[in-house]
Amino acid sequence: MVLCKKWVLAKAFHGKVTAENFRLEEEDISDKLKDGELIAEAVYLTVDPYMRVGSEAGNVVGNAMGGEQIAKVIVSKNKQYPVGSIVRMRAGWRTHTLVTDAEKQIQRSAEMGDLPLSLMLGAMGMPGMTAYFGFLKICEPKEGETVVVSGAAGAVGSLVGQIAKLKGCKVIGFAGTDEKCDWLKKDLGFDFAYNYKKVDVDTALKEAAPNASVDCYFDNVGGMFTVKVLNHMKLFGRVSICGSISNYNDTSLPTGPLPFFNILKSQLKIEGFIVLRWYAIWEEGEKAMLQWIKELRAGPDVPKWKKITYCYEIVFICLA
Ligand SMILES: NC(=O)C1=CN([C@@H]2O[C@H](COP(=O)(O)OP(=O)(O)OC[C@H]3O[C@@H](n4cnc5c(N)ncnc54)[C@H](OP(=O)(O)O)[C@@H]3O)[C@@H](O)[C@H]2O)C=CC1
Ligand SMILES: CCCCCC(=O)/C=C/[C@H]1[C@H](O)CC(=O)[C@@H]1CCCCCCC(=O)O
Repeated sequence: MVLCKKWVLAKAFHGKVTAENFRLEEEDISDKLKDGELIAEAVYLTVDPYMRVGSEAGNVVGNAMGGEQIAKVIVSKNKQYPVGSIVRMRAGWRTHTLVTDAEKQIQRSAEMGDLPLSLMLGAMGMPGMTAYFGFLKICEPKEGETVVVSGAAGAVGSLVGQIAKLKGCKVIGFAGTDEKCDWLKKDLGFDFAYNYKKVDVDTALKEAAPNASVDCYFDNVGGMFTVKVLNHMKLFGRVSICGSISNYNDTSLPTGPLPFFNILKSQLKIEGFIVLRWYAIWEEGEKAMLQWIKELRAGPDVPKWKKITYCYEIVFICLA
């Protein structure tokens, strides 16, 4: 037997998430495997904002919380994945997983070489692909353009800002602490970074993008913040709606000023997306991301603003 600890959704989310929403359970997994089966032990697993949404994101009361994890094979009757292999799968918040259908349960992942494995859940995983495809395919940034990123110090936003710099854009980020803003400017090369808890977005954008000169807005937060950013968009601006984190804890749908006239007048293109839309071409994003990470590793000769920081590792918890 292998003992698996798993975090189960005990109570549906309503308002702020508390410890009462979760329950730690134990489960015995038989290690008497059939041919083709294996058991993998979690190394890293993710806690992502979308999980808060609950059942629409696949989290059902009574089941283990879902999500991706990186795991090491500890028992195997599968020649393709011998003991010691590292796999990425959507196994959720559990320490051990019995894989009965490896082809279905194990996700393809890029060759990581000696890079930190946690990157498979960060820059080289779902958040990285969200930044790459959600920004480049929807905003189609051009050199010299002005890009605004909300949730800029998060897993997705911090990568979007760096990609925008690589494309030769002026980048303005918004984050929730002065420390995060310093990191965005000093380490990641953002041109401007504002603490949205201290500085009003209108005041910030009048300074950093005067006369409504924002070409692209990558939105992670939604709500009134986003309605205000729309007032600063240039004619034919592009807006990528990635997340709406300011509303995930709301118990009713938000109401507020309707921005449609402004969208019409500035002829904006606004598009929401779920990154899985591009799953079939993730290899393109992984290749680009890997190249940028290698350039970062190339050392100090590469200008700072041309690097993708790979030190940022998505928040993970270890149940073991
Ligand atoms: N469309 C898609 O396919 C995908 C969408 N997403 C979305 O992208 C967004 C970012 O995800 P990710 O980078 O992984 O998240 P992270 O957990 O890394 O960062 C989220 C950050 O959002 C900020 N935040 C929280 N509440 C608010 C608020 N009320 N107003 C403004 N900022 C807030 C916090 O930073 P701070 O201190 O700055 O407030 C927090 O650290 C989320 O909305 C997520 O749902 C993610 C992946 C795929
Ligand atoms: C429904 C809220 C989505 C919030 C945005 C977000 O964070 C999306 C994250 C996706 C991530 O790429 C991997 C996923 O599985 C997340 C999507 C989960 C919900 C999709 C629901 C779409 C539907 O109802 O058809």
